[in-house]
Amino acid sequence: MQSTLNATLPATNGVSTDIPAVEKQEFRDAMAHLGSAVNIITTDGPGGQAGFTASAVCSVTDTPPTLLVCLNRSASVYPIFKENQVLCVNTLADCHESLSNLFGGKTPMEQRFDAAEWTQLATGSPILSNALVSFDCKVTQVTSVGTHDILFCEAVALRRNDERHGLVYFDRRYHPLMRQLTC
Ligand SMILES: NC(=O)C1=CN([C@@H]2O[C@H](COP(=O)(O)OP(=O)(O)OC[C@H]3O[C@@H](n4cnc5c(N)ncnc54)[C@H](O)[C@@H]3O)[C@@H](O)[C@H]2O)C=CC1
Ligand SMILES: Cc1cc2nc3c(=O)[nH]c(=O)nc-3n(C[C@H](O)[C@H](O)[C@H](O)COP(=O)(O)O)c2cc1C
Repeated sequence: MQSTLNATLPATNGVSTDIPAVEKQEFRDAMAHLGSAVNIITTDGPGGQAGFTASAVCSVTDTPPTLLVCLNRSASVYPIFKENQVLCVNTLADCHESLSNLFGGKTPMEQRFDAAEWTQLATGSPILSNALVSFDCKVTQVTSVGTHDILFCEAVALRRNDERHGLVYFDRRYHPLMRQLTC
């Protein structure tokens, strides 16, 4: 499959020179129509402790169990993630809207982490105590595309919370995502 795909790509690495890209703002307005989970990505290690809000997260493969996270290289947290090479994807629950805003803005790092309770699993990255699910990961591969680095992250430990509702970011707003809970 890989060789077939490569064989059909032009020498420009898939970017055709004669088909213009859509404008950045038009792209963002279109992307606002894609609902996505909201996650706080955390790390700790030699580079220090850091965390940021991310919607650009998805499953890649279950063998080995791998997610991807897209991180803007201009983010203040970027050098810390680059040095630590471990991270945790903490998927947020419906009660986490203000926490998401704290980790998505220009708030000092200490203030971000002071706003919630954290534990650890295998890598030492902060695990959000009441997250919907936490994927504790080592970063196995990094690819740069435009302004972002795509971090491929292999899960080494997991923690699930089956008692909470979800949170979705859609149309530039947060929406609770209800599931049927047994009582
Ligand atoms: N992938 C990313 O880096 C994302 C960054 N953000 C940042 O959060 C802030 C608020 O975002 P919104 O309220 O959703 O309004 P917005 O108009 O900045 O973004 C609309 C949608 O476009 C996409 N997007 C935004 N910035 C992007 C980027 N630099 N690279 C790739 N895709 C991007 C996301 O899907 C986002 O939900 C902005 O500063 C935005 O840059 C938000 C979502 C994803
Ligand atoms: C809902 C939401 C989703 C975001 N998703 C991403 C993302 O997927 N990747 C990314 O690099 N930044 C994303 N951001 C922006 C980062 O959270 C923000 O740039 C980060 O907190 C770093 O900010 P700082 O440079 O002030 O520390 C998102 C922000 C919000 C509010």
